[in-house]
Amino acid sequence: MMDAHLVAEHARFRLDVRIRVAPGQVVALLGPNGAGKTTALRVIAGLTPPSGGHILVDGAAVHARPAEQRPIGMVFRDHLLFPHMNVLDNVAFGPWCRGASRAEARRAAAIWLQDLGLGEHRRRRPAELSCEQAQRAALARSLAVRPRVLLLDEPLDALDAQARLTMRTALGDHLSGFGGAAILVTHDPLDAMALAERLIVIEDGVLVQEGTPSEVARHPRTGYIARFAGLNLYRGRARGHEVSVEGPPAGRVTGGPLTFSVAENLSGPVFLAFPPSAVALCPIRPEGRPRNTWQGTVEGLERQGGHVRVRLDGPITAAADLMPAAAAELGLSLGQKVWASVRTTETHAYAAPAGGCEDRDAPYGGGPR
Ligand SMILES: Nc1ncnc2c1ncn2[C@@H]1O[C@H](COP(=O)(O)OP(=O)(O)OP(=O)(O)O)[C@@H](O)[C@H]1O
Repeated sequence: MMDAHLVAEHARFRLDVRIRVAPGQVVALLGPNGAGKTTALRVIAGLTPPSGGHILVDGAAVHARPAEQRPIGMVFRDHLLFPHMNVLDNVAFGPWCRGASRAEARRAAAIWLQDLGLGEHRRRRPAELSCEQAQRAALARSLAVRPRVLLLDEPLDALDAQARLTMRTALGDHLSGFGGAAILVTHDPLDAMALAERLIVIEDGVLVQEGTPSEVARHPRTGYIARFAGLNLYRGRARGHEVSVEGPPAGRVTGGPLTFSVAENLSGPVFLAFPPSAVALCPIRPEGRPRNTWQGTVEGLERQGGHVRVRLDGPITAAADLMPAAAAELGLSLGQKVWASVRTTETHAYAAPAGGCEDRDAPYGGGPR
């Protein structure tokens, strides 16, 4: 069990978050660039001095110990293996530093390398490995010290798509057999959803949301989380089955508040979310639909997998996903005006806390980019 209150300061940045991770649990630590994720991991690992708080691992305070005496393993995006040592000695180094004899440390290292499919490569230098093999070796090195907490900072980021897929599976297998607490920093929703049972989201150094991946994806509380979950998200005010959505920040043309019909019966401040696949586009105003309809301007067009992601500006910003044939039929181009609409059954409204994240976020979440 890791129970940490992480407080650290750099120039104008302050991190202040509580993180608890149960033994055997994998938590994904998410947040936009500069949110403080790496700083949080570095404080836990003992690489950045905290300015307060505590770190308890299985009930023992470890925050005053130097990095090498903490029961913590780390895997970084760039594996950081010792270039002058072969792979076996890289992995044996940790156990040896912690008191094992050289022979014992090498025996343990050989078992970890075998386990991670690197048995045949143990005499190679890191420079002779592929990126994926190097990352496997880094994972073996961090597991070889039998840590109680494993920190993974974007471990799949340096890999190409195929290597990422196989490494994600290997990582999943090892994490499910790892009895300690694991924290994974990632910018990839797929990695987070595939590997973590719980998500912790930080923005500007503070925790903004935590929960299971499905809870967080269903009820995102900030624009960043909505984009991460692939949703359009807005703040609004509900009266029964109607939500009036606030426009974008002042200084831009709005055209008045938009009203959406929703299935839920709510009152007061709410979030309204819908996926880009639920947004239909049309060159003329759809008839008989006074609600859930608005006119926007195409400000981005991008092929994503099997669909075209259209970014719309207007009274609200939104993303729409169209099949390529539908996009071609509309003859979409940048700057073009189109009508957008969403079916009531595809919207999802839920209560928003007053204050809190609201002040931290733009007046609206906006659509996925
Ligand atoms: N050594 C440092 N000295 C001064 N400022 C720092 C230092 N390290 C990080 N920062 C600042 O602290 C803030 C948090 O940085 P951090 O790297 O922890 O964010 P992050 O969430 O990991 O971002 P990313 O996703 O881009 O890696 C940023 O504003 C960053 O510029």
